[in-house]
Amino acid sequence: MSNETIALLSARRSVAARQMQAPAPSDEELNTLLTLAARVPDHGKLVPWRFIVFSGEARVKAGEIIAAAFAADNPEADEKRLAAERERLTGAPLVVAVVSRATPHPKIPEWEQVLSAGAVCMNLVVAANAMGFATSWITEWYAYDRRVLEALGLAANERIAGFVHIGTASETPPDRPRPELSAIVTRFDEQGR
Ligand SMILES: Cc1cc2nc3c(=O)[nH]c(=O)nc-3n(C[C@H](O)[C@H](O)[C@H](O)COP(=O)(O)O)c2cc1C
Repeated sequence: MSNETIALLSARRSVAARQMQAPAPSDEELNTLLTLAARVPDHGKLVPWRFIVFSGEARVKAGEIIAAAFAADNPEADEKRLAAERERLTGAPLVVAVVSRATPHPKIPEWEQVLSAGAVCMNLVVAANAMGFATSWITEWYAYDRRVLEALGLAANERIAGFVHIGTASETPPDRPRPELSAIVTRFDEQGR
């Protein structure tokens, strides 16, 4: 691994969508990003994931779908709250939904297919940061709402692995605490313990 890659992985952190602005990746850059994101380990070569790209006014349309589901469940919600729901995908200039389409398979556990979708998300995040963009990998309640998912075009067996928000950082937040290795690492020893 090159020092540049180590430096990128050492410094990368999420930037909230509200801290992003234009420009988004160009169409050509987006093609590169999605090509790289799809370049992940995939047991059985099942390609158990796909992408949905949200840009421009389509982000507004998606926000209307999200707000409609929210309003149906929260009839008391005021206009300010509904506006916040409508703006769910408009903070960043580009949002890529990584859709997991894991299904039961005779040889490949579903768990491994889901993990592969997580790898897609992280590859997308790392590649976008390598291009100089900021990212935020989030889900939020609407990633689990079947009405919203259906309206966004997901089939019944499909789930959101992440909405990856991509843009240019208008501010860079400080890093967050990272786990101490001593809290998460043990060594299996030769006595089998
Ligand atoms: C699958 C997944 C879903 C997430 N969903 C949310 C979310 O809904 N809301 C949120 O505030 N953060 C969510 N996060 C966490 C954000 O990505 C968070 O900003 C991140 O942990 C920051 O770490 P980083 O700086 O290393 O990127 C999610 C993370 C993952 C991996």
